[in-house]
Amino acid sequence: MAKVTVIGATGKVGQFAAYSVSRIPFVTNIVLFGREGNEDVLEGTKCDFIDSFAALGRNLDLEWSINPEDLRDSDIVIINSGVPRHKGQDRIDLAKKNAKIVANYAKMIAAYSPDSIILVVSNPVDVMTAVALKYSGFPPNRVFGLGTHLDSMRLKSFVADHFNVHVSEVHTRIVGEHGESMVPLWSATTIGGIQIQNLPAFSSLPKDEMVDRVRTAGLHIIEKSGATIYGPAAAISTLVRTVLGNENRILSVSAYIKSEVHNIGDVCIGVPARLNREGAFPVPIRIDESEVTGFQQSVEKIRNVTSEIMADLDQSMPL
Ligand SMILES: NC(=O)c1ccc[n+]([C@@H]2O[C@H](COP(=O)([O-])OP(=O)(O)OC[C@H]3O[C@@H](n4cnc5c(N)ncnc54)[C@H](O)[C@@H]3O)[C@@H](O)[C@H]2O)c1
Ligand SMILES: O=C(O)C[C@H](O)C(=O)O
Repeated sequence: MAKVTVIGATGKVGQFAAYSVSRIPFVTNIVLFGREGNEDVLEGTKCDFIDSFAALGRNLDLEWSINPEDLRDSDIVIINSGVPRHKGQDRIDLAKKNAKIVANYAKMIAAYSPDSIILVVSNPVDVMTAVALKYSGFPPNRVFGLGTHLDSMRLKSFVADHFNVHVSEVHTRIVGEHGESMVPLWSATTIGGIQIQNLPAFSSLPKDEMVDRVRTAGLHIIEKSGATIYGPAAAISTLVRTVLGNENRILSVSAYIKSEVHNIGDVCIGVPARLNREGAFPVPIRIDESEVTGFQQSVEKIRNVTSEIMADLDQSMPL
């Protein structure tokens, strides 16, 4: 039995994320949450989902709402609300506007569903995770963001394709910002259980090109089809399943770190974390020297943007 509330369920990502989550067998309640004015879209989405449940033989308690009371007793609340970027924009360009939206929802979640876990999707997700953490007042394990999980999946797929192996044979990880300064961890990449650096083909791997494809993947999709939808939604439902299933899988999410990566901390950023019913727990790691340098730079960037945004929020939305 588990209840998931999807805030921003009228958006492209929110809608398909809600649908993907509805396929998780032990999710028994879903609330499609939206803002006033969007009632018709929420009602239409609900009816469409119900048709699909009938076709699939799925039994689920599905509601839509614009009333914060309906958040109560959620196990997970997913925040998908906020403006997406368009051609020529960086995710960071969305920070100021989306921070207010995320801060408001974080306060609402704390007031109406104080024991839930918050999963942040809105971009720039590392900064928005810090905003949700502060404005919910929840402990750090109960607030995390989609982070570099999607980037890691993108890299996994490119590496599998290059080596012509099944995607499940590749384990890899990207840490740092879900954005320009992301850092691939080749030191933590294996193919068929073998360290990628120990494979002769590693020396001729077009690493920079591959990482560049990951870095630009979101914008490439946005330029071609308008929005990234299916990749994020599948990544979101993996995180939800991992948490609700108490699976203790280690996935790369945006989480608050104290000192887990080479004593670098006090920031929300993409790191490997163990996910279970209690939330996300960053795993202490040691990585290669060049990776530490990249991670440190990514942390500095996110730390600076986060403090600028917090200062702005302090003026407009004091706690
Ligand atoms: N972290 C990731 O990997 C990832 C992946 C995809 C999208 N995103 C982000 O998710 C967000 C949503 O993307 P989308 O493509 O679904 O966008 P969309 O425009 O389709 O949907 C936006 C949603 O936010 C809501 N919203 C907009 N302004 C609002 C406001 N002022 N107050 C309350 N709600 C508001 C809308 O009602 C809608 O539900 C964006 O910030 C996008 O960048 C993040
Ligand atoms: O690229 C974007 O703006 C959307 C999202 O962060 C993604 O990586 O798909």
